[in-house]
Amino acid sequence: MIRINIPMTDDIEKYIDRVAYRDHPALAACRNEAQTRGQMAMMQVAPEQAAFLQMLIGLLSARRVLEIGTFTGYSALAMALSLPEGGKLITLDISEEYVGLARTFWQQANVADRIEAIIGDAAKSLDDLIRLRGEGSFDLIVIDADKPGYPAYYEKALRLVRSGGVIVVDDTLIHGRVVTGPLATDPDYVGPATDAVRALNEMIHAQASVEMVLMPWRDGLTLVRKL
Ligand SMILES: C[S@@+](CC[C@H](N)C(=O)[O-])C[C@H]1O[C@@H](n2cnc3c(N)ncnc32)[C@H](O)[C@@H]1O
Repeated sequence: MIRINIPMTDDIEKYIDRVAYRDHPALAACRNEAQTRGQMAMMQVAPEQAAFLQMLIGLLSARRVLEIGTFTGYSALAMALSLPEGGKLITLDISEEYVGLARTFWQQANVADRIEAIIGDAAKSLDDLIRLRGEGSFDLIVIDADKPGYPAYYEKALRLVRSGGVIVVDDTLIHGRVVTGPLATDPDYVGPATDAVRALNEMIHAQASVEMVLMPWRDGLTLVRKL
C-alpha cells in the first residue's frame, strides 16, 4: 500500500504550533510548566489534541464531561474553557500533588469553579460515580491515565456515557508497541501497558454497541461513540 508519511521535524512542529490551534495563555503556562519536568511533559495531550477535545465539546453540546487522568490539568483546562454556562467537568487522579498544581492553572484561567477533581484510584472513583450519578450521566469521557487500568476504565466509562456520547482513549498505539511488543530497552512498565492497550483495542474493535475509530495521531487516539 502506498502511504503518505510525513516525518515530524522541528520545523513542522513549529508550523503546527503556529496554525493548527488557537492558544490560551493559561494553556501555554501549563505546557511550559510541564516542560520543566523533562520527559513527563509527554504525559500531556498535544496542543492540537486539546483543541480537538474542545471541538468535541461543541459538536456534542457536552455539558457533563469526565476525565480519567488529570496530571497538571492541561486537557481538563482546555475542555473547561470550552464548556457552556453551567457545564461541569470531573477529573480523576491518584496524585494530590499534580491536582494541586493543576488547580493553579484552572484558577489562573477563571475556570476552577467548573472543575471538580476527585483524588484516589480511578477504578474506585468510577464505581462511586456509577453509584452516585448513575449510568448515562456524561456526554464525553476522556481516558488518559495508567495503561494497565484501561480495560476496566473503559468498561466503567461505557456505563457512564450516555447513548450518542463519546469516549476518547489516548495512547492507543503505545509508540507502536501494540504491534512490535515491548523492546529489550523498554522499562518494565511497558509490557503490562502494551498488553492492556492491545486487549482494549481488540475489545473496542469487536464491540457492536459502539462506533469506533483509532486515529494514528501522535501516540494514537481512539474515538468511541456509544450507539
Ligand atoms: C498521561 S497523565 C494525564 C495527562 C492529562 N490528561 C493531560 O493531558 O494533561 C496520567 C495521569 O494518570 C494518573 N494516574 C496514574 N494511575 C492512576 C490511578 N490508578 N488512578 C487515577 N489516576 C492515575 C497519574 O497520576 C497521571 O497524572
